[in-house]
Amino acid sequence: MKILLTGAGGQVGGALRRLLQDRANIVAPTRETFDLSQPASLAEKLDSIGPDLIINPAAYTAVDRAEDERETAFRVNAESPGVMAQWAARRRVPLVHFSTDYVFDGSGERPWREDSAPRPLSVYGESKLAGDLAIAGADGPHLIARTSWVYAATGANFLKTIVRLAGEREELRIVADQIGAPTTADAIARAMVAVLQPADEDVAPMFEKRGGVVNLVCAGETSWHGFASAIVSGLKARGTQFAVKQIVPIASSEFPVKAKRPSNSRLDLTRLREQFDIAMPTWQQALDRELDALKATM
Ligand SMILES: NC(=O)C1=CN([C@@H]2O[C@H](COP(=O)(O)OP(=O)(O)OC[C@H]3O[C@@H](n4cnc5c(N)ncnc54)[C@H](OP(=O)(O)O)[C@@H]3O)[C@@H](O)[C@H]2O)C=CC1
Ligand SMILES: Cc1cn([C@H]2C[C@H](O)[C@@H](COP(=O)(O)OP(=O)(O)O[C@H]3O[C@@H](C)C(=O)[C@@H](O)[C@H]3O)O2)c(=O)[nH]c1=O
Ligand SMILES: [Mg+2]
Repeated sequence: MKILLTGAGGQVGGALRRLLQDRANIVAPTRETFDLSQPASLAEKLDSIGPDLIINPAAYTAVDRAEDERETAFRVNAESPGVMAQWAARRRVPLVHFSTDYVFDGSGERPWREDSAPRPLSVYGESKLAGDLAIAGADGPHLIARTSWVYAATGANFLKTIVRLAGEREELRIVADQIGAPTTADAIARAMVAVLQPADEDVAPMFEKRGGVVNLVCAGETSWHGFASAIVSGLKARGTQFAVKQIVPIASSEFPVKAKRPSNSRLDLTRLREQFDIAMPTWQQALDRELDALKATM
């Protein structure tokens, strides 16, 4: 089976590549040879690669920058996934894609379900929602894993930012009024492999039967403040020395940024459990594993 894996230099793509490389023929082009900011170039490239399965974790993920780069964000996150989905649907090639909690407005406190009404607050969220809709509209066999707050021991992410800041500053000020589930790229990749495994060659019929959107996040919930606190205490327990003395919980209004983030990013895991029989680790369990991996590189 030949799998086209985009974004293999990113967090989720990298984790998927590590888990899949011994089980399948993985074609993992860089953005130089498969550029999602050039949607018109992709169909021809797909013809020459000829994948049996497409996994597309590549995305424009710079949330604040997207406010100023709307066109690029939409080309990468919406138009190109649409082109890939059209190509795939015509050939009944299954497509795996990734969505985000940022498609929601964050109102209320109930976890969002797959069929909850989206209302993005940011350009990034709008562009990701447009991608989800373009893929659904192509009507081929597809699965869109909706995740949140993704991080890994390598890559650009909140974990790495906090480790750097905690080394430099005595006080961190972190928003405590946005609630969600920090999720490791590794936990996402493991769950996705488990989704794909039982069907093996028969992914298309499986996605036709139970595809669409599925929430895929670590279990439990916390705030960014809770996550930052757990990162610092987890590394201290592993012997890391930091400059930081205080981690102060603040309101989002005290941390001005370009893009508005949702207050309620909780995603309901019922469908993943009931239809795919997958139990996710808690965010604390996943963080422990990731801190062990990070510590090994420090
Ligand atoms: N990060 C997060 O917190 C969350 C992410 N998601 C979604 O999960 C998926 C995976 O995210 P994650 O792994 O964190 O993303 P990363 O930002 O870690 O990686 C994104 C990847 O996309 C590639 N890419 C970006 N632009 C282009 C382009 N124009 N052409 C080709 N490739 C490109 C990057 O290439 P290069 O290596 O060259 O930069 C990189 O490999 C995405 O769909 C994202 O929207 C959902 C919720 C949370
Ligand atoms: C660095 C820092 C951040 N923050 C806040 C800002 C923001 O509300 C929150 C997280 O900051 P970040 O910029 O890392 O997070 P952000 O880039 O918004 O993360 C999002 O990325 C996209 C791709 C997604 O799809 C989302 O699920 C989510 O993971 O923490 C502080 O309060 N204090 C700080 O010192
Ligand atoms: Mg970010």
